[in-house]
Amino acid sequence: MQDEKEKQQDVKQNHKDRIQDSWYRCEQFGLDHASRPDFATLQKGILNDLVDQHRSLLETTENEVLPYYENILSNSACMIVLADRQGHVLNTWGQPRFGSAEEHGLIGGNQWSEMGAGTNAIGTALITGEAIQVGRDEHFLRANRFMVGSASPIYNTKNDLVGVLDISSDAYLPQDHTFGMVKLMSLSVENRLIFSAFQQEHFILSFNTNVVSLDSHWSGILVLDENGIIVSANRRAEVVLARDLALLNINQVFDIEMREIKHHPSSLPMKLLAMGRYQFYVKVIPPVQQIMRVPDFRQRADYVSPSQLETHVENIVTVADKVSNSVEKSTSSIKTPSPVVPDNVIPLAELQHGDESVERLVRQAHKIMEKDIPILIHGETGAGKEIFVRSLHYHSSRSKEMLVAVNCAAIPAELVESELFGYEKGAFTGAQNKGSIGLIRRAHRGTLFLDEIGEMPMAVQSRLLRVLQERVVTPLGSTEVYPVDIKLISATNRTLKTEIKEGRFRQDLYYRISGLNIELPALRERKDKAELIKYLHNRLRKEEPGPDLSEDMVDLLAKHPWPGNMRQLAHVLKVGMAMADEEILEDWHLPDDFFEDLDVIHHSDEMQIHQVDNSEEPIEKLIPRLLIEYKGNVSKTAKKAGVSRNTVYKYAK
Ligand SMILES: Nc1ncnc2c1ncn2[C@@H]1O[C@H](COP(=O)(O)OP(=O)(O)OP(=O)(O)O)[C@@H](O)[C@H]1O
Repeated sequence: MQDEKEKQQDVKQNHKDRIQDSWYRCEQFGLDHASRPDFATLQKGILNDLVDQHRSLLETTENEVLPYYENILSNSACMIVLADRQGHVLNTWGQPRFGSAEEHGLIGGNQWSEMGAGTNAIGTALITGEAIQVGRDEHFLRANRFMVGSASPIYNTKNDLVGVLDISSDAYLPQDHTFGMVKLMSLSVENRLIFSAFQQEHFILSFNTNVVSLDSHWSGILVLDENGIIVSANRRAEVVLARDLALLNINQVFDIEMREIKHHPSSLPMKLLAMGRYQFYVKVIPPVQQIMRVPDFRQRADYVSPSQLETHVENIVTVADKVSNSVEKSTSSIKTPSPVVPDNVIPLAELQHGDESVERLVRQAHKIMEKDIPILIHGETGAGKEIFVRSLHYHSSRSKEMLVAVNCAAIPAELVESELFGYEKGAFTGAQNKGSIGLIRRAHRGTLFLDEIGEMPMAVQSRLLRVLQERVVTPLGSTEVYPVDIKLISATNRTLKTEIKEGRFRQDLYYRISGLNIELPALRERKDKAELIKYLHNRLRKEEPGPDLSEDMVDLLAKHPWPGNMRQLAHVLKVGMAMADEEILEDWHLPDDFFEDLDVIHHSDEMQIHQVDNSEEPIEKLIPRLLIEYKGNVSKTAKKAGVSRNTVYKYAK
């Protein structure tokens, strides 16, 4: 009882503070209690345009919402006002008792902003983004103190504030009642907006703790796409579930799969657990479109849409290119169960271009993806470990679920634990008070990729070990356990065995994560280097048109030691292609750092040539002479002297 009283006092105090804040703002705006409101009334034409822009909001309010409230409100001499996000009145309904429109100002085109009209329900709700009731004397301008206003903002499906609903009256209305009603009306408009945007083609779930309230406006609403991804939700859903729901799969929120939802009768509410513990009643509302089954031949597998046609042709060309590749035969043994690979994911078959050892390890990893065996990838930085993992995930049976990639080196040590395992509401100061599900649970039924696992702090290693042994996660500050089903892939560019010897990595964890050990070769060691260079060049050219690659250029690129591996190659190609306006990429288009690395190789050769045979012309003379001979052509000079372009620059006078 005491609690309830305290709560009410808090609410009152909070309300007082908000009114006070608003009065302070009004003073800052230069308003005086005696000022007349300035409604900056819009001209008729502009108001008509505004009404046009807000047609769906107006229609939804007028046709879908007001009828429910008409009976209740018709006796109470109040006015319902819909305003846009700047406070311009779009329309009003009802019979006020207040004098003429000029006197009370609640007419189409008038702007009820705080700046012009002082503290008022519409303007203050818009500034604070929250519902508010403004009593007679709480209005800043005396001129407005004849009425009481209750307003509640309306948010669209993208969570942008789109307008505000207000009930104003000069009569005595039971205040809590009116306030509650306007909040309900705005919720109801928001829900209607969601239904009109998604109802045709999407499954919608409504949920509530109580079965009889399932159809009420305060139920949570989730909109799902074909695969069960949450594409929209009302504000209630996020408040009730206390988490960000955007783009989660429904099975990460409720203990149900999309295919079960698709087959569940809409008239029968289900009892489901949210996040493994909170019980809700859930109702399935199937897409309206399903009822009207009309043939649509575009659904057939052999239909190619005009926009796909182009990529289709490109794919055929890529395949044709590959047929001439002698290793294509063995690569084609990689079956791809999921043909829906996003554009930014490299298909498994394109991860190698003739290097049998890479082909073998791609095949092994692909197979192991379907087994309960963790994968550990070792490779130099930039060798393509993450690209490889993405490709593996999207070609596995887990592709419909999330791939959660965590770079253990990028998260501050003190946050790794909470990021991975999640935390309970208020588990520690500084944490969002909502609590967090954590990355491991986010990867439930999908793939968890722990990059740079060698950087993981020891304390976190012990917790991770427990998760892998027991297959449950316990969030920080919680005693609850949550079962998880994850495919674990880890990667490192350190030698973990050395880390173990030096006491920085747990041996038992090493054995847990290294079911299949993969050594992804550095670019310079790959037998398919030249083909890979051509492939990457082609891929980049698909993003943006660029120059051709000559065989000489491929040779030059293939000679490079590539300490930054694929990442460095992509960078060099991108810079070179941007610099070249000619049709062919030439060496002078390439960035300087490319030649610095090449120099390291050539330098020892140069030293040998010029030191062993003293009779040879010294390099500081040879280069200027050749430059004159080749009329300043750096490439030809470099070629003739057997040195890099950078060396030519160094000795050019
Ligand atoms: N097989 C590939 N085909 C085309 N491009 C690739 C390939 N592998 C890697 N790349 C390019 O190299 C870049 C780096 O790759 P990735 O991030 O996978 O390397 P990494 O080994 O995970 O690096 P790090 O150890 O530094 O995290 C990618 O962004 C991409 O541009």
